[in-house]
Amino acid sequence: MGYTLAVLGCGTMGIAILSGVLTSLEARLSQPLHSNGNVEPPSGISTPTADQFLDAPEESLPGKFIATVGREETGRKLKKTFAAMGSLGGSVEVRAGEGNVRTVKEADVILVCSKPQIAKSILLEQGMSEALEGKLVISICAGVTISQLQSWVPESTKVVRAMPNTNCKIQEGMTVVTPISDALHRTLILNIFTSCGRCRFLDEKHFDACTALAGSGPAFVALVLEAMVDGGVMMGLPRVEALELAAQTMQGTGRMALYGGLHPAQLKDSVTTPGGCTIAGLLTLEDGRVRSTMARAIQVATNHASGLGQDPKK
Ligand SMILES: NC(=O)C1=CN([C@@H]2O[C@H](COP(=O)(O)OP(=O)(O)OC[C@H]3O[C@@H](n4cnc5c(N)ncnc54)[C@H](OP(=O)(O)O)[C@@H]3O)[C@@H](O)[C@H]2O)C=CC1
Ligand SMILES: O=C(O)[C@@H]1CCC=N1
Repeated sequence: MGYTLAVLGCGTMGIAILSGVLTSLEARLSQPLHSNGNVEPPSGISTPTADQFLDAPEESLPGKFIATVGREETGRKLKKTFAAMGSLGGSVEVRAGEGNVRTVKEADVILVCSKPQIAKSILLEQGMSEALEGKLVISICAGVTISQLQSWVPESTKVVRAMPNTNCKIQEGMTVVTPISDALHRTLILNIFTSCGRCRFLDEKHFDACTALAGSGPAFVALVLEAMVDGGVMMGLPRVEALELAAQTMQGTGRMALYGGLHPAQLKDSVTTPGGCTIAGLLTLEDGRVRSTMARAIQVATNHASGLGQDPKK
């Protein structure tokens, strides 16, 4: 039996992270055990991220889950969501309304997944300070700084920021976490977020850019995906097939950049036959300033992220 993981404000992101963790735990449970007590990684998995989770000792993994939400109605829906995830999902305890302090008392690691502007009121709830003594708090709230978080919790509470994305739901997430020196906490954090996909540590000064690029990124990519599908539909492709073609092309290109060791410019050039149709399409994209528009979107979103969770009067 591992430690207790609490998710305060379990909405879209809380569900995505817990889905990743629960799916990895299910997979681990169904693996044959090594004689040293570790599970055997399935063949074909070569990323250190997946190995990290599969080989983790029991005590560095969550064994009990509690999720809190604001409204009773949300709580009822959330229970159904977890129940549909199988036996481990069904074991997640859902609390609505006044459950935050009681939940933190019972937990070892606390994920703060509420909206940025709610985080302060949750962490300053009556009795919360005592409940948080000596615990690890991981905040995924965009724009809420470590120094803000530290000012809301007792000194003995360890605080880190994480910036995951919605793709955690299918274990294809990208999460950035602020550095932490404590080896055990580092392992616990890696186990949570590698179960959801890739995870890396980066200094807090990069967090607004990470929020824009990886946190908001799925929305930007989805916009391009939708536009490509519409183009296919315009040219007579059925929508379902157009979506499959565009999504797989996007996924494959991303994997070529991640695993094929190719620079995006090399990927582009290798597709582009002189005088062919690709260069015709590319020039149209350049006329539409798609590249600078996309880069500027990251710039604007980064600047906007820095203001989230901050007092508007300042
Ligand atoms: N969405 C994304 O793609 C990403 C979001 N983030 C960050 O993650 C955080 C959550 O975003 P997201 O999941 O989209 O938000 P959601 O609105 O989906 O989830 C927030 C949850 O908090 C609950 N809540 C509200 N008040 C309380 C309370 N007092 N106590 C306990 N729970 C409460 C809400 O319940 P109810 O509805 O009943 O009030 C809701 O379930 C944000 O800080 C955001 O910056 C980070 C990376 C990506
Ligand atoms: O839009 C937002 O503010 C959040 C943070 C990153 C993704 N969604």
